[in-house]
Amino acid sequence: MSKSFLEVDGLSKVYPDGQGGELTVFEDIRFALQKGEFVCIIGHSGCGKSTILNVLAGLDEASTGNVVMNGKEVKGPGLERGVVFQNYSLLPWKTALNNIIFGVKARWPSWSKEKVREHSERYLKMVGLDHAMDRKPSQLSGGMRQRVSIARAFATQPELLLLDEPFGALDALTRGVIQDELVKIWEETRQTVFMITHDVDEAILLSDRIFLMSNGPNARIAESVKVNLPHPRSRATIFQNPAHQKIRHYLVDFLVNRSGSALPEKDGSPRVVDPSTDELTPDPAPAETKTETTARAVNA
Ligand SMILES: Nc1ncnc2c1ncn2[C@@H]1O[C@H](COP(=O)(O)OP(=O)(O)OP(=O)(O)O)[C@@H](O)[C@H]1O
Repeated sequence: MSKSFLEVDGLSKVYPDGQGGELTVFEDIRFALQKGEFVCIIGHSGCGKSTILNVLAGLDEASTGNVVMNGKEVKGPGLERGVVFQNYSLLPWKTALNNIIFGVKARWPSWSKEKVREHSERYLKMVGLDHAMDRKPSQLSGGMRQRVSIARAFATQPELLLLDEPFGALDALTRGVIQDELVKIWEETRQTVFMITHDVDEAILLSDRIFLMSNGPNARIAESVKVNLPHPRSRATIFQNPAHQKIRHYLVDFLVNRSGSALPEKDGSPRVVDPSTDELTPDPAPAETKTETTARAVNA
């Protein structure tokens, strides 16, 4: 019997191809998440990452397969799963604090007014926005709005947090600041997070494991890469750990050279890799130049 918190078994998504045939975007997606893990998923555009996340959220249906969380099949959206998208979805007529209060009240209707406010303020403070609690979304920058969205998602303490490229629309400096906030809030809460990103450095900073998807159509989650770096992590120092460079190199090499052909294990589960300890074949120098170029493209 399974003991994992979340079990994803044999997911596929098939669309009509517009010419009377079918297009299988991804197939036989299998993985498990343990409680408290932070897992990022990376893959080239169009391989189906957002679709998989939407199926986990209960906002989309897979063509085959199922998702089981805490022993119960996911069949639609629920408060036990929280989602943050790239384009923050705050209520424009409510202040930053009231946006969080709104979510907290819905989650715990029996809580007193004082308890709801105190809890909501605590989370707004965690993302460094206590000074802006009375401002409406239109009076906040894009980065501040996304911090409110993240604070609201964590404040409602869903059992699973689903983040779909939450920093995708932000400039690099703001993105760095919010990555730091996310590290801090996750260290305090240790909630289970499944996050899509295109940024390998962001994935290494945040994750316990990184899922690597092969290219579509018929995309698979080919590998599960361990991020063997101690917590708490800091953006300013993480690269000093020799394991960091090995992991980064491994991810970029996958995206540049192997994502077209990589396959999971025979049973469909992702191949487990630990670049910090595994013997990896060193790339020749020209490939190094190529992978560094792509790392920038991936991070862009
Ligand atoms: N309604 C639809 N009909 C046909 N194809 C669709 C439909 N919706 C999505 N697709 C296709 O499904 C594929 C997966 O889309 P999805 O957005 O999940 O990919 P993604 O990996 O998240 O991409 P990106 O990284 O660019 O956000 C894409 O090739 C897309 O064109």
